[in-house]
Amino acid sequence: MSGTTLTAPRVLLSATGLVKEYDGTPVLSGLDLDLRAGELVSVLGANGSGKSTALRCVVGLVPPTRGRVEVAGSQVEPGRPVPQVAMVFQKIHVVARRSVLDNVCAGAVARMPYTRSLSTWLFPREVREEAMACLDRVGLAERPHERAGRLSGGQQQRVAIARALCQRAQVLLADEPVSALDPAAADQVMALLRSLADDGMAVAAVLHQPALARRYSDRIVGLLRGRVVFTASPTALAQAEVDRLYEPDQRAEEAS
Ligand SMILES: Nc1ncnc2c1ncn2[C@@H]1O[C@H](COP(=O)(O)OP(=O)(O)OP(=O)(O)O)[C@@H](O)[C@H]1O
Repeated sequence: MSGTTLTAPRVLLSATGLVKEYDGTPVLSGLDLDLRAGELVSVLGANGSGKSTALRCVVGLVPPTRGRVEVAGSQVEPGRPVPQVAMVFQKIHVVARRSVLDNVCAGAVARMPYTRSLSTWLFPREVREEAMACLDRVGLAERPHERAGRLSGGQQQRVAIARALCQRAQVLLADEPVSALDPAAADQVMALLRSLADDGMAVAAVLHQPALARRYSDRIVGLLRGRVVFTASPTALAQAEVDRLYEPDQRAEEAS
């Protein structure tokens, strides 16, 4: 025995028994999901299987009908966003007319004094410096004063990720972050998410590209009709399990 104690990575986010119903129709049917520091988890599933709803319930954008979410060990109020968790989307949410730097600074608004946050044209120097460091982290330190709308889709997605870093989020949820990107830009964004996990964040990405999930993830979670039907490492995951998520029979059942 070397005396070295190996400890399991810390669970940063834990969702337990999440149920979401719309007009009595279940979209999530008791979903459990843990995200640990230092891991990238991909979520696969057919259209309508509940992937976006799961992330939205977890980040607090929509309240679950039932279930609980804990962030860093503390239960969060249902439907209330918490600063430790950030989300990026397929439709990239940047303010096109504002500078790249202003977009990233916006991540800090929640922790700024109310009066300062009203005049977001004038972010304090320390916030701008932190935002520059976040831009550097995503490889965009060269263009802080460019209008965000002039950047490519892949670059805009990296600006959105830099904003999450400026929010000091420990958990990053990415809903189809590369679906609108060409293969090269998609690889770049996935490599960035991978490196953020390697730095200690917990990252979950909803993907429609099983090959990308296999290449970049520590774990792949499969969703079918609002339930987790597998969670496995890319090497342990059989292709048949992945294919089953997209079988017409399974999805027909989903519609019934
Ligand atoms: N606000 C809402 N009101 C009613 N039904 C909703 C609402 N949001 C989502 N749904 C339904 O919940 C189901 C799951 O939707 P969700 O967007 O979570 O699926 P998804 O797996 O992310 O699909 P996709 O891959 O197409 O994005 C769908 O049947 C959808 O119509």
